Amino acid sequence: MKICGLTTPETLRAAVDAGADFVGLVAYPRSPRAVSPLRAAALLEEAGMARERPVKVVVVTVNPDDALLKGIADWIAPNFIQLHGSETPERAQQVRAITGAGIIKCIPVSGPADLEAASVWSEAADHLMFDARTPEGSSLPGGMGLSFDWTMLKGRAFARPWFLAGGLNPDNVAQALGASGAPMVDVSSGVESAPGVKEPALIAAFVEAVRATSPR
Ligand SMILES: O=C(O)c1ccccc1N[C@@H]1O[C@H](COP(=O)(O)O)[C@@H](O)[C@H]1O
Repeated sequence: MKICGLTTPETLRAAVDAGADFVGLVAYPRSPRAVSPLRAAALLEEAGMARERPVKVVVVTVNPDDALLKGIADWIAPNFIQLHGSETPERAQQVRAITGAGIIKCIPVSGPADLEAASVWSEAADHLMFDARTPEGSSLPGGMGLSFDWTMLKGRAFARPWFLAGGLNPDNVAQALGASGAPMVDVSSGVESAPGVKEPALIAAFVEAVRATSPR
């Protein structure tokens, strides 16, 4: 599971200690969870993760330019770049070459037809993420606590391992896992007390709820 949008060393550590597999840092200036590459590097250091990383570090971007990607590579050296904009597979290959990181590609979903977009990503992405499409004109393409009909994913096969995202929280993640058959889940606003303010107790409750649902 992935806990996304961490902005303090305490909550980064809380995610690791709870047993998250991936932690996400948001490099999108319009987000209330945004951290610069320099701040992200300091966060990892403050959380004792500068050298040894017990989890995979993901940097969330939205149509990133080359300068931002170089900053991310130099300062953070993440395991994955999450592409949460309108990037093409060709651009994703460039992102991989510039950063040396793996690629998580987000597919925005409002109906079953949106799932077809996954088919072009079998080469360029390592993982897919299905997140609720945010309304036209929204300030953010993700991180808004919006969900979609999870049942449309049930029984579907995709060329890459995938995350379910969008509106998940400790109270609904068990139902979401059952309804979608998701192999991995991602959460941001569902473990916050206010936009950008993560709560260690909610992070722990989310991880526990996933663990209690998943086969060991
Ligand atoms: O979290 C953000 O601020 C964000 C900004 C820009 C692109 C993506 C963002 N978040 C991603 O969206 C998912 C779902 O969020 P939520 O759980 O519905 O709040 C989140 O996990 C991030 O991967």
